[in-house]
Amino acid sequence: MNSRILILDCGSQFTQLIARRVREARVYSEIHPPSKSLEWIRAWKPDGIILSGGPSSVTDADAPTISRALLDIAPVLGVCYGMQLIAHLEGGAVVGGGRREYGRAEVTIDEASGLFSGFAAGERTTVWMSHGDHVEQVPPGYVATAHSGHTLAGFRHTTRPIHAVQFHSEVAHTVRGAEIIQNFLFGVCGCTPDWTPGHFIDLEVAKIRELVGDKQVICGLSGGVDSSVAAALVHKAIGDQLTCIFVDTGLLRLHEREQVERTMRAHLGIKLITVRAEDRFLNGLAGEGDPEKKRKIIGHTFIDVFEDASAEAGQGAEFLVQGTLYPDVIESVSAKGGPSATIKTHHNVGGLKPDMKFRLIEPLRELFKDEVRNVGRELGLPEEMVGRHPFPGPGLAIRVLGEVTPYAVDILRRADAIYLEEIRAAGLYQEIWQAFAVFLPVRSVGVMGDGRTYEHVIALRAVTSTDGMTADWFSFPHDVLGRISNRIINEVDGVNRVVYDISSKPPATIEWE
Ligand SMILES: Nc1ncnc2c1ncn2[C@@H]1O[C@H](COP(=O)(O)OP(=O)(O)OP(=O)(O)O)[C@@H](O)[C@H]1O
Ligand SMILES: O=c1[nH]c(=O)c2[nH+]cn([C@@H]3O[C@H](COP(=O)(O)O)[C@@H](O)[C@H]3O)c2[nH]1
Ligand SMILES: NC(=O)CC[C@H](N)C(=O)O
Ligand SMILES: [Mg+2]
Repeated sequence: MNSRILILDCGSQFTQLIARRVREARVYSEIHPPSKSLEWIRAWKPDGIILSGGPSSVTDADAPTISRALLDIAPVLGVCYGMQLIAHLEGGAVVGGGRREYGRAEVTIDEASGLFSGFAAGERTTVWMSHGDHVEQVPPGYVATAHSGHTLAGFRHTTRPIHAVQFHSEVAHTVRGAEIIQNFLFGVCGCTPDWTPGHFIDLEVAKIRELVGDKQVICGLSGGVDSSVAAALVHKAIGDQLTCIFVDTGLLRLHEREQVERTMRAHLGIKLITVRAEDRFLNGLAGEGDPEKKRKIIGHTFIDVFEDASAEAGQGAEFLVQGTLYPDVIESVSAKGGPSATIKTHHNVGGLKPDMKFRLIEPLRELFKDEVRNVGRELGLPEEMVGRHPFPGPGLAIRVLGEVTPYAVDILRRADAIYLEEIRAAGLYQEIWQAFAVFLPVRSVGVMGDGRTYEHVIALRAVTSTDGMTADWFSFPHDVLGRISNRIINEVDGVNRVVYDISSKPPATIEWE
């Protein structure tokens, strides 16, 4: 069995980055809420446990907490709130106010061993902090391992394998953070670096086989990266018990249905049913302008369509496969039971129908996009599939701001096709994480052929990113932008102005709704 690390999520925005750092070190990990029972945790057999940061103070009434006995199940690493929680449970003193540290900080290493082996005693290193409370006094049996100014920045137990840092070792800005996490994994926990995308595939295949038995399974297949990889994985596990369902929502891009059908049939060799549900989606959305309500309508309609299609095909499928990724989960409701904020309800997570009949299979739920692409490559999927830009399930509906009308979708679809065509022609497609056009529900005045126009505005968005969690706007050569704008205004009736979005994520998001 592979080494495995259990990450207990106390609500930090960075919890997913801890998981990522662990995987990058080739160790398997899962994220779960701190409320998991001791029995469950023991049965999971962690080689180490990491307690994440979080927005609460340990003395808050409803602050996430753990049983003290958890500290003896496996070696523990506490990060930020996780460190404060250990201090609190073990009889140290955690106090609020006074020594807040946000952003860059310099930490001095007191003890060049444990988490800091490979460092020099007295060495200063740059880290990223984000805390208002601090540990005033180490608990009995613990010693300080690092400090920043007068504030404790790390401690460990003198005999038990319990370590903690006040800073965020998982973020890229903490210069030697990955090394600190690796010291925990390999030095403290004795993990073996043996987790690869190949192992991921074998593990998931075994899990899926056991779960499904001889039941029928359907997969929502969009032609996108995530669902194609999920479908290929499940197909590897259960062969023709799997039927894929591709839904034409009426919110797809120009000629997308034909393209997806062609590529899927050519490469996947999986049973594929196409359902045309344009009217169902567009009628369901009619008159609704609120982004969150739109997302929920779309999520529910997807499930209705899957249920009908499965019944019609005589499958009576019990399971639904979706290509859900970690960013879909973290941005939607706190699906892990953690106290993180809802940014937007992804149609495939928070937008699902509460009374749906299917049980979900989401083998990619813990991964980030670039990791999913690697799994896809390992499964032998062609680059034209794994290298595609993401396209959200709600499609053009969340790119027509406000109410979705067939008129707006049609304008957007044509503008978007020109945009992508020019990006490809300029050889920029692979440099960009995601590019798309947005239909703005405003009109502006223009002059065309000496006459006045009063028409719509198209916004262009293109971002670079590695995982979709943070993103920056793409710096286009001006001549390419000029060509795109010119073609859209000339070729798409109803548009007289094109603007380019220069916002990063955060504070903006990639999609406009
Ligand atoms: N048109 C569709 N037909 C069937 N299922 C869909 C459709 N659009 C989305 N889904 C389901 O919703 C999931 C989430 O969509 P999402 O867009 O995040 O992933 P994707 O389309 O598989 O990959 P990508 O992010 O590369 O577009 C998909 O993995 C798929 O299971
Ligand atoms: O399948 C999906 N269903 C959704 O409801 C959804 N909302 C956003 N996205 C995609 O997620 C990534 C991050 O987007 P945001 O920065 O806009 O949150 C980007 O790649 C978005 O395109 C979605 N994908
Ligand atoms: N990022 C964190 O984990 C913060 C923990 C705690 N709420 C503090 O401000 O100190
Ligand atoms: Mg998609």
